[in-house]
Amino acid sequence: MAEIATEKAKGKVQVFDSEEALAVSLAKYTADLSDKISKQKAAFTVVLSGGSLIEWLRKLLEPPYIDSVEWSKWHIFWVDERVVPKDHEDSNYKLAYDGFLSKVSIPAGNVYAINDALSAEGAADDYETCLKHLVQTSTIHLSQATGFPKFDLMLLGMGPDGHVASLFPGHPLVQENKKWVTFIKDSPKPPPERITFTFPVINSSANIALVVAGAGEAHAVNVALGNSQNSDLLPVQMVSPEGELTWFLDKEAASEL
Ligand SMILES: O=C1O[C@H](COP(=O)(O)O)[C@@H](O)[C@H](O)[C@H]1O
Repeated sequence: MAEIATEKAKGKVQVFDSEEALAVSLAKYTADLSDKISKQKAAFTVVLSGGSLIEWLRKLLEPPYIDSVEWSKWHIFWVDERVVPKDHEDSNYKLAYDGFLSKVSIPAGNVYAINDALSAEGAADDYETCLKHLVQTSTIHLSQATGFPKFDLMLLGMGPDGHVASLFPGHPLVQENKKWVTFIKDSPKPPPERITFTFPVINSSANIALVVAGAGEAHAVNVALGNSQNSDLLPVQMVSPEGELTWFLDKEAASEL
């Protein structure tokens, strides 16, 4: 693993020689954080992405982590979700359930999926209401700096166009600064209807892991971490958490750095 020196705002950047090494390191990072937070608080709040991210969590499903992680403390959220039934192939919930959640002992009541019976707008409002309720019960805490919810860990992927969550380049949603959760009906990546956390929520996180692999992502990685001076920031360049940002890159994604 090579570590690339960057300015502090860009976070800690790690480049792995193999998929195996990246997955092993991500599992250790996540398990260490789970261990630390579980000793301090009743809940470890974890926000998942869809896409390739779930597959990168696979080493958590093996010893020692499958037995040592305090899964009962985990509370699971989605940074974005497609507005489709939960058993639909496009559902980020289904992806996470099939590939991860069904294999660990996180209590079902700690898994906060969207209400798939609602419209995009209704589902976004409903999810924000759910988060506000969890603030009242002290499962989620608010950032003292921003007043937005502060999740312990956000596990983010990135698309080849530099999108994160369902916040796409050039879309007005990237500027949303009041809502916690919003919706999109014209996503350039199918399916078109989705809900998504906004940047103020993403950037109030205590920890963000950005997990990016593949040559198709190399250009956006270079824009984000190289010395480019683009005036229209890609969404990935707007990821700037209150806490720590850690990049997990494979060597193909880092190939233009
Ligand atoms: O549509 C989405 O895409 C991004 C990136 O996915 P990846 O497969 O390129 O890693 C994902 O992070 C997001 O959650 C998802 O809804």
